[in-house]
Amino acid sequence: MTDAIRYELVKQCAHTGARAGILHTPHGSFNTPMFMPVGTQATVKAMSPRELTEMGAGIILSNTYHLFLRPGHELVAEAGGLHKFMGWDRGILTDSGGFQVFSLGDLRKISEEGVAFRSHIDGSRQFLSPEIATQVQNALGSDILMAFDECVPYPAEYDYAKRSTERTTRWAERCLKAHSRADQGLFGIVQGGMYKDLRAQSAAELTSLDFPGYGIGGLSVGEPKHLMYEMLEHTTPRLPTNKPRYLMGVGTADCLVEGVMRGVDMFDCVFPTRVARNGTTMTKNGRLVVKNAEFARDLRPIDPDCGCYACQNFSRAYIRHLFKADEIFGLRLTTIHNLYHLLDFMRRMRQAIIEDRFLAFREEFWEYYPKEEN
Ligand SMILES: CNc1nc2cc3c(=O)[nH]c(N)nc3c(CCc3ccccc3)c2[nH]1
Ligand SMILES: [Zn+2]
Repeated sequence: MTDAIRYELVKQCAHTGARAGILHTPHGSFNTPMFMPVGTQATVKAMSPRELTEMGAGIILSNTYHLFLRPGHELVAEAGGLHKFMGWDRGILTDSGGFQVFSLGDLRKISEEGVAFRSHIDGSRQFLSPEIATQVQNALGSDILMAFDECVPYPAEYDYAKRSTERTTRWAERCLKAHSRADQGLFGIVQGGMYKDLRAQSAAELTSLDFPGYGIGGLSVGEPKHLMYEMLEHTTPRLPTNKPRYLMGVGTADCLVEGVMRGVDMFDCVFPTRVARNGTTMTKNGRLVVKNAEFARDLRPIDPDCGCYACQNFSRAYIRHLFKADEIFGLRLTTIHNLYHLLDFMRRMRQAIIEDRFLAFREEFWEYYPKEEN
């Protein structure tokens, strides 16, 4: 059987690490570089699958940690798997749960075997291991599974980062052994903290295990952006060019451009959907908090240059009114806009790479984008 996941390189930028490609999956082929909306609990908050399809979303993300705790992977399997359960017929990528245990679970205890923790939902004792996380993702039926890893916190001592990264490699081998479905692709996740030698060691060890794709983990965890970019520069060149690279948890438009320039193909971030729900929208000039009083009588769309449903049909005054009146439609419109904005941004960036003008695209981006953006 051909690999479940195959990366096709379409165009390598001659001046930078940027590249345009196609990611072939059992649920369709999708252009890279790509932004993947996050749907942690089997839904991209406030969006219908039809709206996501219309705006051009290809792969969406969901979470082993959340679905394992509720409603349980067995129920999702009984319902025919995650695609059927949530009515999504394009790509799904699930995270392995390791990161969420650390950022959500309580009283975690790590051992070579796995991680014991308390559910953030009901405080019940739970346990995830490489085997369990892989079996859960096999049951969910996602097209791409992530290996069970420890996201090295920031900052971390060298010795801790080294021991944790080496354990993540051992856990990745255990995931490979436990992985039981040929129609799903298992990605390894590169760790190494902010230490170049550990990043190189992690990339080398995981590459030798020949995964169909690689997550770049342990970043976007509070480190300064220049450090994230430095780690990327030290990691992507050590990954196979014929495999996709997925920078986990990133990000905002500035990180997308800088990540693409350093050879990243896939991105995810909860930011666009999360900030939309409190009335913050993303434009090429930075953020626009549409619920602010200054927009009370502003009859222009959020972004006059935007082709999304919200900008084509509604004004800032109307959307602000909806937020002030606590109307659900308001946060749906800002979510539609933010997701469309990033998906369209990636489409335009990909076109620039193909037409050999990525550096000009990046130049123009930084002309408009506020430098002080945190
Ligand atoms: C926001 N920054 C951020 N840094 C991350 C690092 C890691 C990491 O080192 N290992 C794993 N496994 N996941 C990470 C995630 C979660 C990404 C995600 C969220 C939701 C759904 C699906 C996937 C991260 N997110
Ligand atoms: Zn818009």
